[in-house]
Amino acid sequence: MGLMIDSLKQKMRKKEMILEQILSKERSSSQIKSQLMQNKSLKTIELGERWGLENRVVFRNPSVPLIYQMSMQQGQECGTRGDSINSTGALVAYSGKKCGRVPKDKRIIIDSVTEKDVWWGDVNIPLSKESYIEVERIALEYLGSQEKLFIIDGYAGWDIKHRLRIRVFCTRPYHALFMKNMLIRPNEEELKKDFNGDVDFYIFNAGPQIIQKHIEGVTSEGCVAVNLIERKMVILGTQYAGEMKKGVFGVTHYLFPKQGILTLHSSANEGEDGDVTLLFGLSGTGKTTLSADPKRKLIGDDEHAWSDDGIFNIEGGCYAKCVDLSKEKEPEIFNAVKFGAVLENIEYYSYSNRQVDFSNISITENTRVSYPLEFIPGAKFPAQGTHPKNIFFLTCDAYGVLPPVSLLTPEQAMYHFISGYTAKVAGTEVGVKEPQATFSACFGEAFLALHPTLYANMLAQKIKQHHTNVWLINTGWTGGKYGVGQRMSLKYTRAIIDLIHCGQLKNAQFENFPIFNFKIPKSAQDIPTEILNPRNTWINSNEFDQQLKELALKFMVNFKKYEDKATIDILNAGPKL
Ligand SMILES: Nc1ncnc2c1ncn2[C@@H]1O[C@H](COP(=O)(O)OP(=O)(O)O)[C@@H](O)[C@H]1O
Ligand SMILES: C=C(OP(=O)(O)O)C(=O)O
Repeated sequence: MGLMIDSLKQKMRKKEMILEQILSKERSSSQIKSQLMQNKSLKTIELGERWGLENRVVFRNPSVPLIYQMSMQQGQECGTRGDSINSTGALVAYSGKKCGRVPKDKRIIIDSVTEKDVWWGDVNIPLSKESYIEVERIALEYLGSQEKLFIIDGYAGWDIKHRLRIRVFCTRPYHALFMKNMLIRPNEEELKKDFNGDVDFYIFNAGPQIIQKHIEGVTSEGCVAVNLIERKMVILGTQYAGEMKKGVFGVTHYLFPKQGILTLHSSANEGEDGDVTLLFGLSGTGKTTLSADPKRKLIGDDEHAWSDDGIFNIEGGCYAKCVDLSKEKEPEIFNAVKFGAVLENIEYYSYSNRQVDFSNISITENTRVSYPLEFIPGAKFPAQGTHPKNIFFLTCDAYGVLPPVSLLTPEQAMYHFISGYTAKVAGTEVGVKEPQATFSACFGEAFLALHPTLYANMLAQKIKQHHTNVWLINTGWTGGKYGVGQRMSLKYTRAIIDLIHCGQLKNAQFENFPIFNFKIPKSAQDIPTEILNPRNTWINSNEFDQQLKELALKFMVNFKKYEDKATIDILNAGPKL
């Protein structure tokens, strides 16, 4: 034992000497130098070596300025443009060829346990253990071959009873800052207590490395392989940072329901009276935008869990879409673009004054900013809340026929949760260039590990127990389908949400919206009455009726695959032609 410690100490000293050399070459301030030395510990070396990683320089939980410094030094590596700092102090980085998730490259390791419980199919494509070993080997070899290695430790889950300890290994500084933002940052004491040895889940992000050989079950140069039983995840061939946060989400979708905790692809906020709202929605449907509400405390923008004690955020930060971001329309998010935030795949108006152009989508429609929760004024800490009073299903209807707001019965809520009708907006997934109507079970099918009806049954039970109201909100098109009509006004969507929060809409006079049999308000303060029934917003009512019927038919066809698992009441809650 003593010999082992001596040899580790010797290695540590050797690395410290190399680090000294690097630092003295670089004109680094003494402050940064001392931060670096503090970060170096015997443990740091062990952490990498546990996985055969013997990099010359290891940064464990580096400070934000240090990440910036390393980012600036990185230059144009990894086939992407070099990182830079924008006029408001955010770190600007590029993910290269892939600017969105690649669901077709996601693999789940099949073993004797997962074989029986994972929801196998297009969402969860199996990969053998042998192939996983090869994929992991390539990733570790890449990570170990780079001069600098970053290690980020953080929790997933604000509820200390249920949180998971996550450790990320990566070589791009921007990935390190991204995960520092997105995980819950442990304090010194927690770091010592919870992150001294093995953790609950490891991410090996070797995104810059592509796969150049045949591996059974791998069908492209990229692979995002999740090993649920050994609690590890490997990323190869994509540098889009969103893969990491959604990877963690996928793992919670497997582990949490086994403890009776429901995982939710939703944002959440809290009113002055402590009332909690959940906003479910697929990417780009408004979870982040609508949850950042100055009248309410933000709990989180994307990934939550619902236990017997209430809801908690899984993340420590937000990852907002930036397309057309403006101070006028979304001031909270706009102001979060500052020192410590990461801007991904964004263009400048002018490279010399470093002002970013949020309207420029020449790199991708999926431009993003990641920032810690505390960048949103009045965010709630700890990011937890009581059982929700209201739930919004945000649907981005590309056909422009669903009402801006409908009150659902509990059975309709289940039917629409399982259906998850919405649109994939451009960019978040590679290959999606314009809004594409889709049915995404639980409004987040891509992240489900188990069968959708399992999550739906848990939601049904919780809604019933806590008397939660469920509303369907169309944040998509009105006045015609995509290309003809226009996107629902953000101002009106916000006004509708305000009316629900103050209790006014629940007491409005309702009328029946045909075929879908939704309750829609006849009038609502501050909202033009004609928009409440979308039929009024179409120039040609016959075309509207036809489109509505076609959509109903799509619902019916889609629901066929759930028929054997749904109750009669839920089946009856669907649209009727
Ligand atoms: N009526 C609307 N409701 C919500 N978002 C809207 C609306 N109209 C346009 N948007 C835009 O749609 C995008 C929603 O993105 P975001 O809130 O980040 O989605 P998510 O968090 O669900 O991925 C933002 O760019 C927002 O400005
Ligand atoms: C980051 C993603 O999702 P969201 O837009 O919901 O944050 C994603 O799907 O890659």
